[in-house]
Amino acid sequence: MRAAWIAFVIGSSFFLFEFVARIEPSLDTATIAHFFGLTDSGFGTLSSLFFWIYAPMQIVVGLVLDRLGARTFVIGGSLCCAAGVLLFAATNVVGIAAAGRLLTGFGASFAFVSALWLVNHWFAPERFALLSGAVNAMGMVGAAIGAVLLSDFIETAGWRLVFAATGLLGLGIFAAALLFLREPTSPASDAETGAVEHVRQSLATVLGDGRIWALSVVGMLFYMPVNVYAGLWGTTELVHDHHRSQIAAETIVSMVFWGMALGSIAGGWISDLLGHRKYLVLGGAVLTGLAYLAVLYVQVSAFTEGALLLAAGFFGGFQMLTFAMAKEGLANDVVGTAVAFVNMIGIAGALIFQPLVGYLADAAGGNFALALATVPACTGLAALIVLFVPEYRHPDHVSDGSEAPAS
Ligand SMILES: N[C@@H](Cc1c[nH]cn1)C(=O)NCC(=O)O
Repeated sequence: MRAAWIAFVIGSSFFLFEFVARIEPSLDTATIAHFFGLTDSGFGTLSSLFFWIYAPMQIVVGLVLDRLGARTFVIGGSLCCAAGVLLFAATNVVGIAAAGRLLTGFGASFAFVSALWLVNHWFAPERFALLSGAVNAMGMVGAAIGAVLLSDFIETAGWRLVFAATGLLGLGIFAAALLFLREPTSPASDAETGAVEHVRQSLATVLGDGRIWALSVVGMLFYMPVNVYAGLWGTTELVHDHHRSQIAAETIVSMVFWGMALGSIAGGWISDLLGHRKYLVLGGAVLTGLAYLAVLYVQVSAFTEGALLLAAGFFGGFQMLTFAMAKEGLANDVVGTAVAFVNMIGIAGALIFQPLVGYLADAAGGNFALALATVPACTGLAALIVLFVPEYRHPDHVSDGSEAPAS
């Protein structure tokens, strides 16, 4: 069990680190853009290079984990991620900074799926929802703390020093993985097919399963408010329509991340306790939508807005159960591919919905409240779709009462 918990701590710390690395450039945009001589849009492109590689890599990550195990990729991924951050901090040449950002995104792409893969193969099935929720909570805490604590550090020490310190922390995770991470027993250790056949079979199994597609869309619609409201337009709407100051609006919106950290753990815990997922996803999506409806369209105090967004984040945390539902429908040898696919579709949703809501707001003459009606609409649709997804457990995910031994 010690090795299992060490794997959990290393995997989730890697996710926390990569989440901080991904948002770090947004903490001092003007200074960094000026430093590299970039316009706003040039800076946006530089920062977004992270996602250009992160999103398509997801499917590759899932396939290699299922085939080769996680240890090599947690070690290599954390090293690349840390090296990318350090490169970004060390250079004043924009091309090298871009390479650093790509390297960060490449390394980071291994974090979330590896952490869930390790939880799946190290722990008993009835712990998956709770522990995968805890992994997600680490990322959310990273986002919440990164925004507040690192902004303060950057103000006093400057962004390059703070980036360098973050990169060194990443090297610490790399060293911990190198020294302490052990591989769990998994179908990866006794794979018999050739590499090409493995890729073909895994993709055919995952992409040929309608249930996986449905759950990926549910996850995308349920995750949409995090990217669209909390990650981009929420602050603007609160400032424009509710007349909050910028700092007050940012603080109110950050409640979503704290709520998600709590909700993904609580949702997972309740789900594992009940041995049930589907109606928790459905109820969570409905309550998330109701909380956003209230915050968007009911005039309340700033405190109540914060409380409503905490609730929206809390019930939004239940979206993590879509990963449990997805991977439990398939055999253990494609868990990485299934989780990675659901994650990739969820992230792709951000790429679609963030500009779409901006476009709708423009089309509505700057009416963000109207454009953000897409938020409760998406969670409502997620609730509707999951209603038709059968709850099914493959025999590989029915516990025999033991945790996985190390190979
Ligand atoms: N919670 C996931 C995103 C998601 C996708 N579908 C449902 N939720 C998440 O935070 N993933 C981490 C990442 O950035 O990869």
